[in-house]
Amino acid sequence: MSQPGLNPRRAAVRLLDGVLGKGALLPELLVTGALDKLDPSEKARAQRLAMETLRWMDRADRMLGPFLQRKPELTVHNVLRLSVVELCVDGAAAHGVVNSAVSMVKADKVHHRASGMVNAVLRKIDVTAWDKLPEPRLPKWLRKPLVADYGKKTVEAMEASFANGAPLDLTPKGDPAPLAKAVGGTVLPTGSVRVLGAGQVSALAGYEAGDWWVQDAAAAIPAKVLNAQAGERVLDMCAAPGGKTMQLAMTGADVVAIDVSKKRMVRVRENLERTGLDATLRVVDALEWREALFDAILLDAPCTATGTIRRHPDLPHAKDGADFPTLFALQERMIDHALSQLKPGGRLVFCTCSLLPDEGEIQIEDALKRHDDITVEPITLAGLDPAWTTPEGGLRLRPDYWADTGGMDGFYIAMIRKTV
Ligand SMILES: C[S@@+](CC[C@H](N)C(=O)[O-])C[C@H]1O[C@@H](n2cnc3c(N)ncnc32)[C@H](O)[C@@H]1O
Repeated sequence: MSQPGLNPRRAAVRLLDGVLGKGALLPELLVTGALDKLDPSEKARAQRLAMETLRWMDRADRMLGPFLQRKPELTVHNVLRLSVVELCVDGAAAHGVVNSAVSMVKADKVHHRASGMVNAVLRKIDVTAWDKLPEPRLPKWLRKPLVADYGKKTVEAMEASFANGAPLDLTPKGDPAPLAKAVGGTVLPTGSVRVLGAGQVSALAGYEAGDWWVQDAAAAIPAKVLNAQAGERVLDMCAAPGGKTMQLAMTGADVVAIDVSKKRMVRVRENLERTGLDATLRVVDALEWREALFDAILLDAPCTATGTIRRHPDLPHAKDGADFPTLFALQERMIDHALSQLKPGGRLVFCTCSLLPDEGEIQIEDALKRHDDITVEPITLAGLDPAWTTPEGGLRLRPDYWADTGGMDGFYIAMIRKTV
C-alpha cells in the first residue's frame, strides 16, 4: 500500500513538470488525462497542491536557495518546491511531507540518487522564516513590462493579490441579497456575490435551479456596461464559455452568441440550459461572419489573460510572452470587424481580461485613430471608483483593487459609440 497522500503529491509534481518543463497550461494537462487514475478527492488535492506551489514558487525557491549547492533537475526541484509549500503554507506535518518527498524521489529511476539531498534539505527548512520572505514575484518576462506600465509599488500589490488567490464570485440571475444569504456570501459594490472559503460549487444553494453562475466580479462588469435592453439585437462576439452571454440573455435582449470553438460552445449551451436562459448560438470565426447589423455588440476578445493570474497561477510560468503580439493584432482586426457589424448609433463594449495596455488602452487609442465615426463614452456604474477611469475614457480594473475583500481580476473595458 502506498503512503497516505503520496498519489496526489506525485500527480501534482507531474503537473508542475508539465507547466515548468513543457510550457503547458494546467487545463491543457488536465484534458490530456494527467489525473485520470486518481479518485475525485485525490484529483482535487493534486490540483490544489500544484496551483498552490505555482502561486508560491518564487518564495519557495528563495527558501530553498541557501541549501542547494546547484540547481536540481526539474522533477527533484518540483518535489522540493511542493514540499516547502506544504510545510510553510499548509502547515502540514513535517514527517509526512519529508517521507513522501523522499519516497517520490527514491522511486524515480533516473533521480533516485537525489533522495538523500532531498531529505537533508527539507529537514533544514525553518517554517518560521517563511513570512519574512518577500511576496512571490512574477517571472521577469511579465514583471518588467508591468513595472514599466504601472510602477513597482503597484506591481507588488498585484503580486500580493496573485499569491492570495481568488474567492468564489457568483453572478445572480435575480436579486443578489437573497442569494448572498442563501450561500453565506456578501454582495459586492457592483452586485456580484462573493463567497469566501466556498467548498464544492455544485453543492451551493441554487446551483441546480440555475439561480447563478460562477463569474469573477470584474468579468461581470462589461455586460453591465453594455446595458442591453429587452428587444435589442445584441451580438456576443467571443462568447464561450458563456458567462457574459447569460448576463445579456437575462435582459430580454435578442442575443446571438458566436465563438470559433465548437468544444467551448458546448459549455455555453450547457450553461444556458442550467440557467434556463436563451440565445442563438453559432460556431463561426467572428472575422468571417456577418449578419444584419446589431444594436449592441460585446467583444470579449481573446487575450493574454494576464488579469486572471489569481485563478491561473500556471500562466506566468507556462508562457513567455512570445505569442502575445499575434493576439494584439487579432484584437485590432476584431474591433474593426465588430464596428462594421454595428448599426449607426449602436454601441460596442470592448474588453479583455488582461493587464497589458497593448490589449486595452492602446487598442482603443489606435481604434480612435483608425475610425472617425466612433467616440468613447464614459462608464458610470454603481460600485466603480471614478479613479479607475483611463485618459482615453476606458476602465482599468486591477487585481489589487478591493484587496481587503479578496481582489478582482484584471480587466480593461471601453464603451464605444458609433456615430449616427
Ligand atoms: C475571453 S474568451 C471569452 C469569454 C466569454 N466571453 C465569457 O464571458 O465566458 C475568448 C473567446 O474567444 C474565442 N475566439 C477566439 N478567436 C475567435 C474568432 N476568430 N472568432 C470567434 N471566437 C473566437 C475563443 O474560443 C474564446 O472562447
